[in-house]
Amino acid sequence: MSTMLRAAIVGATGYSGAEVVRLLLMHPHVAVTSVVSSSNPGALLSDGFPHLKQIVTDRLDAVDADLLKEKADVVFLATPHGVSTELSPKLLEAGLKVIDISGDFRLKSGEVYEQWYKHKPADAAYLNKAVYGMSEVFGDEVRGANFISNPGCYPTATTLGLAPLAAKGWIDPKSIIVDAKSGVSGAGRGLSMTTHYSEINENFYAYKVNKHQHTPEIEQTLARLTGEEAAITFTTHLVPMTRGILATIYVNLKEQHSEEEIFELFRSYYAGRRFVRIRDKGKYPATKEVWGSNYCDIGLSLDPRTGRLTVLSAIDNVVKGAAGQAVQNLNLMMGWDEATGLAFSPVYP
Ligand SMILES: NC(=O)C1=CN([C@@H]2O[C@H](COP(=O)(O)OP(=O)(O)OC[C@H]3O[C@@H](n4cnc5c(N)ncnc54)[C@H](OP(=O)(O)O)[C@@H]3O)[C@@H](O)[C@H]2O)C=CC1
Ligand SMILES: CC(=O)N[C@@H](CCC(=O)OP(=O)(O)O)C(=O)O
Repeated sequence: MSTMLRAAIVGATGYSGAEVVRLLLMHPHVAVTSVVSSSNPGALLSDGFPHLKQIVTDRLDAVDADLLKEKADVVFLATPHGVSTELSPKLLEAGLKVIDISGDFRLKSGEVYEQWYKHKPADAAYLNKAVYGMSEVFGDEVRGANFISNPGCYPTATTLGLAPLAAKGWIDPKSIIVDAKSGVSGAGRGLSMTTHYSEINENFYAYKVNKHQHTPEIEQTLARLTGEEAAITFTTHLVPMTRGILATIYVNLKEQHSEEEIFELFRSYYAGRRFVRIRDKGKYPATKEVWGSNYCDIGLSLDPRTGRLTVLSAIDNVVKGAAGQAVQNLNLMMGWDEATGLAFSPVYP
């Protein structure tokens, strides 16, 4: 136990936080030493999540940077937007490693954050310190970092579907249309009018049209990769299922490339990366095929008639879109194999 890295999870009573706990229970080098709740310290995590009943550290701690400093080496924040803005700097000052699953440190511009999230931005010095943890794209920066801003769920699916093309300069970053669908767990555990059973069952609808907070996050990464400004059309939909995101992405190529060249580009970009699987020609991923896993599955189809490429990218929003990528980033930060504790297959059917 003494050689284990000690992990605390703030927001452990929410979907993403509880999933971090579940994944870390399977991690050979990490011990969960604190689960934290702002509203219910003293209660048991397993009262709200009986599936985690066997965990050793069950009693919820209060949100207290000094206590976390005593109990942990790394802190995962799975909290609503605005919480990490204040808490992460305190934890970093206390010498802890921090992995923030919320959106508070993803955007480098405080102004853009305020515009899309309607919250006061974090201190610019900390925004600059935060390493954006898209593991397969910016893994070199994640290695050895002590402060990670974990990507959003939709940006993970979308960016992994575009990164090889963007890095190579093959796409027009103003031509991109992303049509994405998410399961309801993406909205968190709290009840709301739009997500309760009779509202979403046998229903399907778009939300936050042209206003989704993940738009500037995707554009920021595309701009970094292409060196050009990006402007995407991004539409999110809610689907009556629990987990999963399928992003269907349409993009114009700058020059003509064959479908074979595009497949080869994706395969070489993700060579050696365990969690991105490129489907064979004519095969397209489904959310159930990544369910409960850290995989991102990608399908590709070039339409010779229009010259447009369709990319389909499927993830489990709670795993690769949140907790799984957070653990993958911890592995990279610590210099461990990125798949440590995550090398399990999806649950099917
Ligand atoms: N669900 C998903 O698929 C994804 C979520 N995310 C992000 O992860 C974060 C958590 O989301 P999710 O798990 O869905 O949300 P939930 O609503 O399920 O959980 C959030 C938790 O945060 C805790 N919390 C609320 N206020 C505070 C506070 N002031 N200080 C500390 N903790 C607080 C709550 O627990 P308590 O009252 O016990 O403190 C709550 O259980 C969000 O920022 C979300 O955007 C990112 C990617 C995907
Ligand atoms: C279905 C659903 O409501 N999903 C959430 C995404 C949650 C998430 O990953 O995003 P943040 O961390 O940026 O909040 C949404 O669309 O806002």
